[in-house]
Amino acid sequence: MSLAIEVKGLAKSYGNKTALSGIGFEVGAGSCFGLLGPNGAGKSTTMKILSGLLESDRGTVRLFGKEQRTAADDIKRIVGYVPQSITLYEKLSAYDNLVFFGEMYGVSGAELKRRIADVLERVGLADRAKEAVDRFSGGMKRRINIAAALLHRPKLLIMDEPTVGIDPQSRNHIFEMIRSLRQEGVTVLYSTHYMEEVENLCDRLAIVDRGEVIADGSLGEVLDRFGTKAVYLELEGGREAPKLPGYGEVEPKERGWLLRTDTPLESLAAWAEACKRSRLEAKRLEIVRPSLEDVFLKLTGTTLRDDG
Ligand SMILES: Nc1ncnc2c1ncn2[C@@H]1O[C@H](COP(=O)(O)OP(=O)(O)OP(=O)(O)O)[C@@H](O)[C@H]1O
Repeated sequence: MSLAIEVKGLAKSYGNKTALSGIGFEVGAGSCFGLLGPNGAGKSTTMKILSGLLESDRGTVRLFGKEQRTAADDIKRIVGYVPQSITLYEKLSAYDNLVFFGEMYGVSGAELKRRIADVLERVGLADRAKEAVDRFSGGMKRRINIAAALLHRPKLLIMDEPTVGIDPQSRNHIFEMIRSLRQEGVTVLYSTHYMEEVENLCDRLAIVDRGEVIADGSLGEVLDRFGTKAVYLELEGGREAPKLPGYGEVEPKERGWLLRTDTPLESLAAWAEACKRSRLEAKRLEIVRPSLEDVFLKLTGTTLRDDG
C-alpha cells in the first residue's frame, strides 16, 4: 500500500503551551482516516501543519512521498483543506465565492466554470448557486466551504470537524460526497467527535490526546486492544442480578446489569448457571461488544462528545 500521509515525531508549541508533543501516524493512499480527540488534543494543529498553514517545531510530514518542508508548493496543489471555522464572503453568492477561491488556486475561465458546476453538484447545492451565502444555513455554508477546497481537485482532502453544529441533510450530503471522492481515489483525513462517523466513513483511526496518538488502527483493532469486554443481564420483573464472585463486579446498566470481564464466555455461562440456581428468569443475557466511547473514556478520561 502506498502512503498518502506519513507523520513522524511532530511537535508544536504556541508560546509555552505545548499543542503537539511528537505525534505520528500513517494514512494509506485512497483511504479515509479518522482523527478522534477531546477538545484541545491537537487535531486542528496537526491538520494545519499538514495543509502547510502552520509550521511545526520538530518532526517530519511526508505527503505522497514528498517532504513537506522542501516541497511546500507541490503539496499545496495536492491538498484541499476544510477549516473548522467557515470562511466565506457572506454578501457574495455561492458561485462568486467559488470564483474567488478558484482564482486563488490558479484556476480560471471556462475550466473554473466547469469545476464550479462539478463541486456544487457534489455538495448538493447546484440549485442555490446564485444566492447570497448569508441566506444559507450553517450546514449549507459548510458545504460551500468544502466545495471551495475541492476546486483544484486535491488528492488529499483534510477536513477539520466538518459536521459540528450542522443539519442532518447537510451531514448526509457531506458523507455521500466523501464516499464518492473515495471511489475516485481521493484520500481523506477527517477529524470528529462523533464515533458513528468514524464507524461509517473511516478505514482506520487514531485517538489523539494531549498532542500524542494514544491508540491507532482499524476500529476492530482499537476495540480489541483497548476495549473492556462485558456481559449484560436483564431479568424478568427488573429483579436484581445474582452476584458473581471471582468474575468481577456487577453494576446496574440501563434496565439490567453489567459485568466487566476478561472472560466473557465463561462469565456468561456462570451467570446463566447462577440465575438457574436462584430460579431467576433471564430476559436478556449477552456478551457486549466494547464501544469506541468506552475506549475513549478509558484512555482519555473524557467522553467523545465533550464539546465543552
Ligand atoms: N493560536 C493558538 N495560540 C495558543 N494556543 C493555541 C492556539 N491554537 C491552539 N492552541 C492550543 O493548542 C492545543 C491544541 O489545540 P488544537 O486546536 O490543535 O486542538 P483540537 O484537538 O483541534 O481541539 P478542538 O476539538 O477544540 O478543535 C490546545 O491546548 C489549544 O488551546
